This record gives sequence, structure tokens and C-alpha cells, in this order.
Amino acid sequence: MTPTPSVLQVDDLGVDFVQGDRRTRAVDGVSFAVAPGQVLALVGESGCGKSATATALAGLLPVSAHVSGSIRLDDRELHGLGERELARLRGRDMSMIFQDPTSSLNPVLSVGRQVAEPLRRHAGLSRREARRRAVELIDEVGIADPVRRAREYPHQLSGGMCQRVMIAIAIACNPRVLVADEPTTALDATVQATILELLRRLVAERGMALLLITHDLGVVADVADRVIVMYAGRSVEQGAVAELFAHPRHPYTRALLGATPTPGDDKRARLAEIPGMVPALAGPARDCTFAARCRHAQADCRRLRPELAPAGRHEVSCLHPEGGR
Ligand SMILES: Nc1ncnc2c1ncn2[C@@H]1O[C@H](COP(=O)(O)OP(=O)(O)OP(=O)(O)O)[C@@H](O)[C@H]1O
Repeated sequence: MTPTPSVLQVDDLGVDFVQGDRRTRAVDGVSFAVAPGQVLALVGESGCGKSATATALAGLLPVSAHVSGSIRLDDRELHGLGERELARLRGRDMSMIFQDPTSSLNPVLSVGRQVAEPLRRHAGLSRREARRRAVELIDEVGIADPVRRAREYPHQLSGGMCQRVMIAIAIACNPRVLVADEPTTALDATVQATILELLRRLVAERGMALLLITHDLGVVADVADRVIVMYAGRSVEQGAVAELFAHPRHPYTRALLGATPTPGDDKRARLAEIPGMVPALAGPARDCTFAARCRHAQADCRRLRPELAPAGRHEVSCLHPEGGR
């Protein structure tokens, strides 16, 4: 069987934030690919570099950030594109949704107008056509009474509805890739489940690729096909969700999984507590950055940088993975 060509291909992505003489290596050589209709989750504790990775893809990092590596969308290299080209691409080929929908929406414009906006800008629809299409999109994301809702303002909608509106805006121009950064963290558990179900359906129906950033392993188990476990800016383990959750090889993944959530388990399962903190690095790692918190660390872990390499049926970056190489 020939593998499905990926829509998004990221190679050796690096992000450094530079402020005066302070440098933070937020992303340290991350590589992955996402195929159409596939959900890839990025998971890890706070400060692991998940948002920096997502923001780098969309070209939305602040000027203090230095990006290296390659980001290819279909056959196009995005790294190095100017702000104008990136702005043209955002909302058309790649869209992003964030954690807090209420602060992402404009409070003084009706939601219909906000959904219509990318259709006018990117697809060149007339005001009337864009309004009509906006109502269809509001309906498609599961908001009842879409004609009336389109005339309302964000404060008249619940948090869950606002996130549905954000999704309608994001998918309006049928992007190839959707990047969702903690899209359900600010919502009630029951609303979370329906929003995730909506995202999953849209990915399947439209053949989009979804990059889903989350702290929540239960969400990963329920929604994602593949997962990257990040630690201190690096991918420590990545592969198919079912395989990786069934046979975690990296001590960090094993610690996170704690009471392992398997597909179908409690959706609110959170990362297990691991004593210690994620280090902020000034440059590329020279050793295993997890060694200081790892119960299985050996002398070489503090000297050598482990690289991502096949272990079983997925990849792990550990000198002494569970079960050996
Ligand atoms: N604008 C910035 N300037 C300087 N450092 C930053 C900036 N944004 C992020 N960082 C640093 O980069 C590292 C990775 O941060 P990032 O926000 O990507 O992590 P995260 O895994 O998404 O965390 P969270 O789940 O809390 O959002 C952290 O050490 C963080 O302090």
C-alpha cells in the first residue's frame, strides 16, 4: 500500500526566543508529517513548546522568535515567506483556532459578518453571497437557527457556540490544515466532547489535516490518529496513538500516562503529576533533558543527546527505552 502523501511536512523545526542576551530554545528539532483526514496531537506539560510549534506553522510568532527548519504545505515551503504571503495563506490554506473563543471574536461585529469575512477576502465572494454562505457554515458547525444566530453578537452566544463560530470562520475557505491550540480547554466537559466530535467530523468530511494541541491525554485517545509527546521543546516519542498508548517506551510518556487512559476512557483524564519542572533551555539540548526528573536515568543520559529512532512500531528518543531497542 502506498502511504497517503502528507499535506503538512515539518522537518527539524527550531524556535528560539531572543530577548536581549536571553535566549530560550522553545522548539528543538521537531519533525512530523500530517496526511489529509488525519488528526495529529501534540501533547506535553506546560512549557514543552506545543504552542510555539503551532504558532511557527501559522507564521504568527513575535519578532523576537527565530525559526529554523522546514515547514512544507503541500509543495510549498512556508519558512521564509514574507508577512503578506503568510497573511494570504492564513485562513485560506491553513487556519488556526485558539483556547478562548470569546477573546478571538470581535465583540462589535455580528458573528455572520465575521464568518463571511474570510470568504470575501480570500474567495472574492460578494457581500450577499458571503452572508448566505456564512449562514450555511453556521448551520454546518451545529448551531441551531443559523439565520437568527448570524445576526447576533458574540456576547449573545455561549462559550461553546462561540467556539463553533470560530470553527466556522476557520473552515470557511476549506483550508488544507487546521491548527487547534487547546480548543476545548476553556469549555465545560460536556461541551468539550461535542466540539471535539465536530472537529473529528469536519476532518473526515473535508479531508483536512488537523494538528491538535492539548494537555489532555483522554482527548488524544479519543480524537487523534497520531501523537507527538513533547518535552522541553523536543519530541520524545511519536507514533500511532493506539500503539503508543498501549506500549509507551519513554519514561516521560510512561509517567504522563500514569493511570493510562486508553481510547474510550474518562475524557477528563489529565497528565499525571511528575515531580520537578520542564527546564527552559538556552540552546539545543546536549543531553537528555528529562534525565533530571527520570527515575531510570543512567550516567550516559547526562552526557549524550538521544535522537528520535524507531523502537517497536513507533519512534522514541531515549537511550534506555522501556523494553530496549
Ligand atoms: N513570546 C515568548 N518569549 C519568550 N519565551 C517564550 C515566548 N513564548 C513562549 N516562550 C517560552 O518557550 C517555551 C515553550 O513555550 P510554549 O508556550 O510553546 O509551551 P506550551 O507547551 O505550549 O505550554 P502551554 O501548554 O502552557 O501553552 C517556554 O519555556 C516559554 O516560556
